[in-house]
Amino acid sequence: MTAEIIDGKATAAELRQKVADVGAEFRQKTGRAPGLAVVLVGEHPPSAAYVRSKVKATLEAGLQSFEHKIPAETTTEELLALVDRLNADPAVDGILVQLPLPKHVDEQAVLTRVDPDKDVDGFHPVNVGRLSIGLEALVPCTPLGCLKLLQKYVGDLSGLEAVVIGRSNIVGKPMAQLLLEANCTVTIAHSRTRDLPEVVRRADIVVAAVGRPELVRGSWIKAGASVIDVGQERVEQPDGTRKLLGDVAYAEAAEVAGSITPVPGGVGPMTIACLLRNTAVAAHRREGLPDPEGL
Ligand SMILES: NC(=O)C1=CN([C@@H]2O[C@H](COP(=O)(O)OP(=O)(O)OC[C@H]3O[C@@H](n4cnc5c(N)ncnc54)[C@H](OP(=O)(O)O)[C@@H]3O)[C@@H](O)[C@H]2O)C=CC1
Ligand SMILES: Nc1nc(=O)c2c([nH]1)NC[C@@H]1CN(c3ccc(C(=O)N[C@@H](CCC(=O)O)C(=O)O)cc3)C=[N+]21
Repeated sequence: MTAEIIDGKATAAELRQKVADVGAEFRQKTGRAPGLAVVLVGEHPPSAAYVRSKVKATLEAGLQSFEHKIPAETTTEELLALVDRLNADPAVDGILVQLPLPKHVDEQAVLTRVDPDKDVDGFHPVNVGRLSIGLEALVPCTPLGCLKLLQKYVGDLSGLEAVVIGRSNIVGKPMAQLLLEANCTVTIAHSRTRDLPEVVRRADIVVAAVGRPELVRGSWIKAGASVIDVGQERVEQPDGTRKLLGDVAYAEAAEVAGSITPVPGGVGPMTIACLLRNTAVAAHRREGLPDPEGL
C-alpha cells in the first residue's frame, strides 16, 4: 500500500482563509481586527524563525499583530509586567509567549499569568483543566491541528485505537485528551514505555511527538493506519546540509500506512493556522459574540 499524503499545507491555507473571512466580519461588527501579541525572549534562532512565520501569517489573514522582542536577560518580573500590560490591552485578544524561555525565567509563572481568555496557546492551567473535563477551552494549537487533519482525512474517529508517543504538556497530553474526546481508545507512550514497537503496532492512529528523528519505523505501523508526525528536528546530512526530519521514518512508513503527514508540510503549518483560529475565537468570546462557524 502507498499511503495517502495528508496535506497540512493545503489544509492550513484553507483554515487561514476562513480565519481571514471571519476576521473581516468581526472587524465590520466591532471596528477592529482580532489582535495577536507574540512575545519572543532572546535570540534563539529557531524561535525567531517561528515567530517570523507567525507574524507573517497573522498579517496575511488581516489580523493585528503586536510583536514584542525582548532581551534574553529579561527577568521573570519584567516578563510578568509585560504579560500584565497585554492582559489589560483591549486590542489584544491572544497572547503567545514563545517557548523555550531562557533558563533563569520561571516559565510556569509566566504561562499562568496570561489571562486564560487570551491564552491562545492553551497552556494556562485553567484551559488545561477545562479541556480535561470537556468544557469549552482554548486548545493547544499543535494537537488541535493534528485533530483537524485526522477529522478531514479519516473522518469519524470513534472506537479507533490511538497511540500518542510523547507526554509533553504542549503536545502529547493535550493530543491524548482530544483523541479521547473524539471517542478513541487512547494509549500514551513515553521514554519508559516497554516495547514501543509492539504498542504502536496496535494503533489505527499514531501521533508521534517525541523529538527523536525517524524513531518510528515502517515495521511498527499497522497496515492502513493514519500516521501524524509532529517531530521537527534539523539533522546534518553526510553532505553537510541540514535536513528537517520528523519522528517517523517517512519512506518506510508510507509503504504501509493508509495516510501520513510529511515533514515539512504536515503538522507545522496547521499549528500556525490554529494559532490564528484560536485568536479569532478568543476575540469573539471576549466581545460576547457567538463562536465563528466552520473554524
Ligand atoms: N510541528 C509543530 O508544530 C510542533 C513540533 N514540535 C516538535 O515535536 C517534537 C516533540 O516536542 P515536545 O512535545 O515539545 O518534546 P518534549 O521533549 O517536551 O517531549 C518529548 C516526549 O517524548 C518522549 N520520548 C523521548 N524519547 C523517547 C523514546 N525513545 N521513546 C518514546 N518516547 C520518548 C519523552 O518521554 P518522557 O516524558 O518519559 O521523557 C517525552 O514525553 C519535537 O521534535 C518538536 O520540535 C513541537 C511543537 C510543535
Ligand atoms: N508558545 C509556543 N507555542 C508554540 O506553538 C510553539 C512554541 N512556543 N515553541 C516552538 C514550537 C514549535 N512550533 C512550530 C510551529 C510551526 C512549525 C512549522 O511551520 N514547520 C514547518 C517547517 C518550518 C521549517 O522549514 O523550519 C513545516 O513543518 O512545514 C514548526 C513548529 C510551535 N511551537
